[in-house]
Amino acid sequence: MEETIIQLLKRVKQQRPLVHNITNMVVMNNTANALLALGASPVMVHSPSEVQEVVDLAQALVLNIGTISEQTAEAMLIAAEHANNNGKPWVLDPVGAGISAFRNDLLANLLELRPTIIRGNASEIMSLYNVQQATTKGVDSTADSAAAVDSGKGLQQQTGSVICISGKVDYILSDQRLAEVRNGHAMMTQVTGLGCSATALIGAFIGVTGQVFDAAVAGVSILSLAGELAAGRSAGPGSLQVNLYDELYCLDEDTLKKHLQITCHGV
Ligand SMILES: Nc1ncnc2c1ncn2[C@@H]1O[C@H](COP(=O)(O)OP(=O)(O)OP(=O)(O)O)[C@@H](O)[C@H]1O
Ligand SMILES: Cc1ncsc1CCO
Ligand SMILES: [Mg+2]
Repeated sequence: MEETIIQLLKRVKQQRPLVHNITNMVVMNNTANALLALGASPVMVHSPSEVQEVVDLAQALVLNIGTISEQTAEAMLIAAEHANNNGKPWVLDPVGAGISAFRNDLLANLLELRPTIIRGNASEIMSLYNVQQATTKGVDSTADSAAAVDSGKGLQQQTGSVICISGKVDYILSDQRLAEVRNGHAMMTQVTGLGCSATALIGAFIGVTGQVFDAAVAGVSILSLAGELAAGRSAGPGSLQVNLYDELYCLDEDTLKKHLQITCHGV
């Protein structure tokens, strides 16, 4: 898997895929910067009147419902349907799943459109699969990622999507494989939007390969590793956020070989 990720990172830097993000107001800037630091090209376009044309231009679409409004919800449904009709991959970040009926209704509609990949924290994945089990508080998880693996498997079967569950260990599930990523650092939970940044990076990787599972593992593991390396030289969350971009920018083959901690097996 490490070798695949090295090749995919090279491809992102060479091809600079355009990633169309309809995302939340909190992370708009940091996810654009994370994509640029990786070598991809972000564009944030939210108007229902514009999204179809931009989906046509982009190699991948990322939908993040963190600060959803009626208008962005409409834009997301138009964009996802257009992506499906035109064979474009799209990634869903179900931020705050379970916190309101409006959000849950939108998520139900988006799930029916079958995202290529879904990435959320443990509470969000549990809520998406089975509202009763959810321990939703807001946008931060109240559950350990391991506790959401069964919900992730159920969600995978229901949607056909590749599912990523973030936390101390990141899990990536397809119908055939399960990857566990042990990179990361607890300080990352004290910077907003690093999960959202993982989702955006997945958008870059799915923009350069048809191998959905590989793209998901690449996005998750690269963000987790960059965060881990940044945390190692940061006094706190402020410098972690800034150092993360430098780490993403500097990631090379040797660093990936030395530090990636991924185990991958069949299911
Ligand atoms: N306890 C932890 N120990 C080590 N790394 C962690 C831990 N929790 C999260 N991480 C790292 O942070 C990344 C983002 O995970 P997190 O679960 O915080 O996302 P999130 O809740 O969706 O974030 P946001 O909504 O703010 O974008 C993970 O992929 C992992 O690398
Ligand atoms: C804090 C917050 N509130 C809505 S979206 C968001 C960013 C993390 O997902
Ligand atoms: Mg999140």
